[in-house]
Amino acid sequence: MSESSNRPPVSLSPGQWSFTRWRTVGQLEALDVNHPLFRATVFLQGAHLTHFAPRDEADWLWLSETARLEPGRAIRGGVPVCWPWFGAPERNAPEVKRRIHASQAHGFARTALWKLEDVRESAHEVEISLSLDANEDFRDLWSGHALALMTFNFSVRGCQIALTTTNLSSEPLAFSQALHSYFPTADISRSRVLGLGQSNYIDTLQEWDYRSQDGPVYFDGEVDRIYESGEPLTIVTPRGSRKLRTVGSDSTVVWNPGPEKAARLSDFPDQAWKKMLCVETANAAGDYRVLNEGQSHTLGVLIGRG
Ligand SMILES: O=P(O)(O)OC[C@H]1O[C@H](O)[C@H](O)[C@@H](O)[C@@H]1O
Repeated sequence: MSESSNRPPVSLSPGQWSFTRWRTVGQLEALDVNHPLFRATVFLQGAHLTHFAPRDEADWLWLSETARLEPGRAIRGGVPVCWPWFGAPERNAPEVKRRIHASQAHGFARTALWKLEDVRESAHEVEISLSLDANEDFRDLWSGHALALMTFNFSVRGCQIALTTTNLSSEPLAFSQALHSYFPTADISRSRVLGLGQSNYIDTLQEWDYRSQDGPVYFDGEVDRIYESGEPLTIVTPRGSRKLRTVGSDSTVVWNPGPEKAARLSDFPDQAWKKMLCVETANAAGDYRVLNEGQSHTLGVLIGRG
């Protein structure tokens, strides 16, 4: 299914990487990082991280066994980039919604081809950055002109992801977004998210009613919530725990499809809802952002050991 190659992008001279290689996986181009301390895979389509693990550890991210690696198709698992809108267009604030001319959820960045900007390697870290110029080419889907710059920093301590949006137009730009991270668990019924106990949330399964969280978030059937919090979190599963620290975020989406929605989801085995959960670092619902001409905003998450 895959073949190894070492094809440098035009902007970078050959042979300068020690740990990073081009690879074709399915029908897509990816960068495979094989560092003595950790490994990772980033696809050019969607600037999509599908694997990260310190050496000799199981993957820190969940990827569907039936994910399809095809041009124009969102990869089920890893960290899809939802940008420049999160969720269904009609569920966004009027300023965000009025720019959207498509019916698809989660924007177009996750299926667009990003440009590799840089790969930097050291004995301790690898940093990969990619950009997407959301210009006239996307006018059938969205009105605006913005630059998205995605930077991944991998080390033995964990994985840092930062998405910087710059408004390249002269009009104010309103947008929503999420780093839609999928995490593995051995058993969803024995998994929980700590750190949201003081927050209010929108329960999208209860007519978008506001609720308040009391204690840890447990999973008992479908969960689909937008928490009004960007506070540090801990995900506890029978496989271990992870800590999430965010920047530029005051909203967190917690999602598990449960059995019925799992059966309807694309590229998702019927039983897979028992083995994953999404905790998404977001600017969603009322936490959408507005940038004036030339302004930037960075949304980021550091996924570390629990
Ligand atoms: O199937 P997708 O478009 O990838 O969306 C997957 C999920 O993403 C988010 O977590 C939303 O809150 C869910 O409502 C949605 O089902």
